[in-house]
Amino acid sequence: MKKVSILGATGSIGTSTIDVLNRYPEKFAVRAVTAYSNVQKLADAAKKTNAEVAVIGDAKLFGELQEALNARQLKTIAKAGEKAIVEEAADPDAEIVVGAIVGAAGIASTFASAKAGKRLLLANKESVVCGGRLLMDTIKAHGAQLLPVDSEHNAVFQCLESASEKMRQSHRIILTASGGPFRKRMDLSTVTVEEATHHPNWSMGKKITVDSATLMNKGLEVIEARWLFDTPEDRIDVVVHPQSIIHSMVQYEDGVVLAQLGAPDMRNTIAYCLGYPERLNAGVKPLDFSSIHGLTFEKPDTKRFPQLAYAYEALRRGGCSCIMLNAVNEIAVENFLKGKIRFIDIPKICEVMMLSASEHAPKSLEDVLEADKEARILTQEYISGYTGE
Ligand SMILES: NC(=O)C1=CN([C@@H]2O[C@H](COP(=O)(O)OP(=O)(O)OC[C@H]3O[C@@H](n4cnc5c(N)ncnc54)[C@H](OP(=O)(O)O)[C@@H]3O)[C@@H](O)[C@H]2O)C=CC1
Ligand SMILES: CC(=O)[C@@H](O)[C@H](O)COP(=O)(O)O
Ligand SMILES: [Mn+2]
Repeated sequence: MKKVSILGATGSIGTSTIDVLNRYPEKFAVRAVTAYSNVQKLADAAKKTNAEVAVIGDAKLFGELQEALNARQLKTIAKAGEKAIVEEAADPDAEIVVGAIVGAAGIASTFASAKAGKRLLLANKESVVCGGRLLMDTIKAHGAQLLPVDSEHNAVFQCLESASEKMRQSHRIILTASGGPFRKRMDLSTVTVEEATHHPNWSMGKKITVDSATLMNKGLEVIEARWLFDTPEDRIDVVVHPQSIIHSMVQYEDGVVLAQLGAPDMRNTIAYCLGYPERLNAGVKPLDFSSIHGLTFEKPDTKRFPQLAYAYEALRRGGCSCIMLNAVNEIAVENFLKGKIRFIDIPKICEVMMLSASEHAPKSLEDVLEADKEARILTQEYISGYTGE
């Protein structure tokens, strides 16, 4: 029996993880479930998983969480505060940690799991984008194991599995992108929050869905791939594949391409990571090729969606550029979701703000967190005086 902790248990990935775990009660038990503010959903997650511990990130909600657990007659121990989440990420009782917090809020817990030598099933791409080489070194130094949950990186991981060290040195990564809801829309100036939060193929949280619509998600994934697979950015390509059936590909020296295909349902990816190296059935309907009427491919349009180009640029610039771009994007998306800026302002703000990143690469987790914090303050100040011109 393996013990699992789910950080971000109330979100889209968290919910899918619980769904998969509940298919295998004989293989897995749950140590902890965490959330930030959604107390009722967290208590429901504790009930569904029979978790030993439930942690709410917002410390003010401790009493409410305790009540919600009592109301469900659970023995689950209530904890609260961001520090408690980080402690659970490293708790010796959990063998597997699922990192499904959204945004840079997941950085500290990802590092904590890495330092504790966990098997880390990581969906939180922002912690790879910001932690970069430092995170990969930390994982190595502490004997942790990172299994990528992000569908593209999981696909690449599977395509690289049988590759020798030599083959790995010459591979190219081809990340597929759906192109988002505005792939064919020429005028982006009137995009609404409602439109930007509906992905054509995947059901996901709001932040990543907006990122898919701007192609920032693909940009973050290029950075993520750079570090996860130790592949320089000039060997990472992006191709638009609107059907989201090929999850990504690897091309070897002889030109041959391996691809991983599946239904666009994250339960497959999560099950792969939970069972690794065994394969677990997530209960997702397998692909029916006779009902697929074509797999198509296009070049990404970086004129309409420049965020993808900014990600490559941030990698080339180095220093704290990726941390900066990630933080600026998070603040811009937050403001867009609140109706304070337009969809087309998101890349405009990123373009300006990413230039103020420090050229010194972070040397510690504290440096990463400090750079992220500063970037947020600067961006919020910039947006406060922003007129859109
Ligand atoms: N959804 C998907 O299919 C995919 C997601 N990913 C990545 O996985 C991560 C999670 O995405 P997704 O599940 O869609 O996101 P959701 O918005 O659905 O869920 C986010 C989770 O994080 C918690 N959370 C939010 N803010 C904080 C905070 N400050 N401290 C602690 N916990 C916090 C939320 O708690 P609460 O509910 O209380 O707010 C919730 O449990 C992201 O990094 C995303 O890019 C990658 C590939 C696919
Ligand atoms: C499911 C997943 O991994 C998402 O990152 C998804 O790939 C988003 O789709 P886009 O290709 O539109 O960014
Ligand atoms: Mn993805």
